[in-house]
Amino acid sequence: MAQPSTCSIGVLGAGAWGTGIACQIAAHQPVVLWGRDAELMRQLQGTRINAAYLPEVTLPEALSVSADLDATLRHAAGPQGLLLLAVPVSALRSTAQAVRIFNADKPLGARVQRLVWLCKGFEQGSGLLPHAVIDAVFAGMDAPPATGALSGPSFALEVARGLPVALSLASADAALRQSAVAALHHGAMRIYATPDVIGVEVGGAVKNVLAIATGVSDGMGLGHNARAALITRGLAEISRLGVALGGQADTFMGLSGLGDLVLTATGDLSRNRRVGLALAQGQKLERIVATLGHVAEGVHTAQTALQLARAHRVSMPITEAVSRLLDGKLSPREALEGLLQRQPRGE
Ligand SMILES: NC(=O)C1=CN([C@@H]2O[C@H](COP(=O)(O)OP(=O)(O)OC[C@H]3O[C@@H](n4cnc5c(N)ncnc54)[C@H](O)[C@@H]3O)[C@@H](O)[C@H]2O)C=CC1
Ligand SMILES: O=C(CO)COP(=O)(O)O
Repeated sequence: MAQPSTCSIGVLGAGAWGTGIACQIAAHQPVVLWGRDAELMRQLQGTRINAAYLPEVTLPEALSVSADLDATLRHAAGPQGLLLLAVPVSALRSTAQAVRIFNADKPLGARVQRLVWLCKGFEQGSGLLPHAVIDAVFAGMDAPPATGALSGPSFALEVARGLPVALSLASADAALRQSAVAALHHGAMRIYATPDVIGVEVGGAVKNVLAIATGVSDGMGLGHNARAALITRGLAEISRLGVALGGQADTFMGLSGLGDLVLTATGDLSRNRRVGLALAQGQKLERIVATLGHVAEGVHTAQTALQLARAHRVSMPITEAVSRLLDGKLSPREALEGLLQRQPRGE
């Protein structure tokens, strides 16, 4: 059982998720939320409301906000520090590089020593999972930070409001698992640890693609049966790809797999699900993405997941249908017909 411990936490990325989790953590740990937009952070400091990304919530008094990256990294540095990267996958590499630069000229005790990312997806272009991006950034550095991924079913708004949530903290490093859980597990936020980083990351990445699929299905009025079928067969796709990439089969039945898939595929707070709902109404993807105001990682993940599936000879028909729909090669109806016309097979 993890013991509560005081930890100086920095959160990089003041979007919905960075803001939401920082609100929750502020109830028990000193936390600084950093955002790159100085004007937005000034407004946030004044109004205590993140109007652009989480307007429903008033920030707790205890939460500090900052546009000063160096000061935030100093807050999260040292043996009692923990840095959370709450930026989208597309910004993970550059954000981690900033941490590497910060660490480079410092004695060990003044460096960021523990780093955990919250993003879900594959890096576009390289196709890398987040842990591999982080490994690449810190490659060749003496004493790189201990690292891990935090994932699981967690809509930012509910977490910000202090509602119950359970998450997976994945790290190959047992000490990081123990200390990060001790720092974050508190009140209504339960953190479960696992060494299976790949499994946790693949579950978090691919469930977004399947949330788009269920959004399309529900938007077309196909019913609860269709949604249950997509979730169940989608979980089979996640598991097949995840195992092929080195994840453990059990992980996909846990919080970061089944848990996050069910949440995102059924909950209307999901941006990915909302993309699917809008596609079913015939809206154009560019317009949907432009008006969403937030990242919907599944839009970027579908094609990479499909490429990886092909490279590993893994069957992912739902992911393929979503990818072709997003590419404009299929209409929602054609995507559905393609899935329904598949030959019968063993479950
Ligand atoms: N919103 C949610 O409920 C949850 C989101 N996530 C994941 O967390 C990640 C972030 O999601 P959200 O915060 O919801 O996205 P968002 O779209 O609400 O906010 C993204 C934030 O990242 C910042 N950002 C973008 N590029 C940046 C860069 N190069 N440097 C610094 N900051 C940059 C933006 O300014 C913005 O503040 C995504 O991978 C998402 O899948 C995970 C769990 C829950
Ligand atoms: O990952 C999430 C919940 O766990 C958030 O999902 P969306 O990005 O679809 O909103």
